Amino acid sequence: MSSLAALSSSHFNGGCLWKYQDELKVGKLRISVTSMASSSPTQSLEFRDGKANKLDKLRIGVLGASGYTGSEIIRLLRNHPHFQITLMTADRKAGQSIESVFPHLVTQDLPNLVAVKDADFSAVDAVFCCLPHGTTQEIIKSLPTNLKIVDLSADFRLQNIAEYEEWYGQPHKATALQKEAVYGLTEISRKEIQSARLVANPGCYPTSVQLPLIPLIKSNLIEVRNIIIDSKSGVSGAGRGAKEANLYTEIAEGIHSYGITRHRHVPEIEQGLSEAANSKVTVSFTPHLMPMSRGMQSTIYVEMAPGVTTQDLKDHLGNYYEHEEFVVLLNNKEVPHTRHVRGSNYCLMNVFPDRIHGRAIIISVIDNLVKGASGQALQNLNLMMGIPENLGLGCLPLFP
Ligand SMILES: NC(=O)C1=CN([C@@H]2O[C@H](COP(=O)(O)OP(=O)(O)OC[C@H]3O[C@@H](n4cnc5c(N)ncnc54)[C@H](OP(=O)(O)O)[C@@H]3O)[C@@H](O)[C@H]2O)C=CC1
Ligand SMILES: CC(=O)N[C@@H](CCC(=O)OP(=O)(O)O)C(=O)O
Repeated sequence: MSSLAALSSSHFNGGCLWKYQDELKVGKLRISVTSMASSSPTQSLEFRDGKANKLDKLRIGVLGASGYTGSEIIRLLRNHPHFQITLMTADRKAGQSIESVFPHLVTQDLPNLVAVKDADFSAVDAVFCCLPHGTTQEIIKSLPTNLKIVDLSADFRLQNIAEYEEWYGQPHKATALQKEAVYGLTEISRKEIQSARLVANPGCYPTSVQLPLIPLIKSNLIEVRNIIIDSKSGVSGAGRGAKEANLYTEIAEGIHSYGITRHRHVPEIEQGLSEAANSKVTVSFTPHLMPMSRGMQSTIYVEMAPGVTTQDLKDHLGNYYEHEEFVVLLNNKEVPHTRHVRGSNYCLMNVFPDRIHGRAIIISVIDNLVKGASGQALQNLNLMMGIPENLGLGCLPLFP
């Protein structure tokens, strides 16, 4: 049996960000946790009894590996020192090799795609569930209860079942599991995520909106009335399935709004903001589809509490996220661009004074497939496993 141990502090290159748990048993692996990890944890860990080998790694299943978020998990896990993919599922593409589905992954030594019904879950310790909402509940319900699960779909995000049924238009089929699920907005709910078995990974729009707003609402720096959110997403947000509305000819050379007043992310955003405010918060939220493959921006118009300035909002967000690796408040009047987070797990944000006295404009950007989905999911599984939260997430944005 192997254990993980932190190397000496000489390997640390700056502040210690991550605290290990004391000891963790996962499947066959016992992780003995002795110290803190630095901001370069991939270099600060080694197996105490020798080199890491395949059997020493945690065995990961990717359900929905033939989709966009599934392939993004595969890309990120390529650089993860302690997770190894041993199971990948698909639906229509079951039976195929990964390179036939995703030619960009031809260099990777990965198992073939199998149907969920044929999957051997005895050979996995944890799964990323990258399936459409609705199908996910029943599949997760049927999984062995010893598995750690990060669900990227919306099926376990809403605590109120009636609200789920209203916005998703179908009965919830795993209500007991819903009670167990922890909402995985990492920087806000880290403590709860660490001890969770099932994490409901947040939606991409809700991630970009809640990261700036929750700290401001918690500290009563903004009014909870009249919050207006204008969000824009790249087309990969709609998944890989073929849809007429997502054809090049329908998307290119223009933008359009959709889901006006009725987008499924409204209740999710309101749930998080209401919890922060300790009272019911409602928002105006309009998403837009942009002619780009990935990226997401939320432009949020807020009214500040009496006497509060935009500098106060900036100072608060700066302090709140000071020790966070993946959430960055930009300096001065620097404008967050989606092109500056492409392929990375960063959320960049900044606050600007509105021309109208007492109002501020907050802009946050993420890559919908990374911080908005698979990157945050990996951050969460790292936490659930008691290993440094940033493992596998070191890739810088791809620019230009
Ligand atoms: N795309 C994004 O930016 C984000 C997505 N999400 C959520 O993550 C989940 C996955 O999204 P995404 O990767 O974009 O979706 P895709 O449509 O790209 O992929 C869906 C995957 O699920 C499989 N699948 C579809 N139907 C079934 C079924 N009935 N049983 C078993 N497997 C099935 C597909 O297999 P096959 O291809 O073989 O048919 C495919 O592997 C969704 O719930 C989505 O809402 C969350 C945040 C952001
Ligand atoms: C561009 C686009 O279509 N985006 C998707 C949202 C992304 C997503 O997958 O959200 P869930 O995880 O909550 O399903 C949409 O608007 O439905």
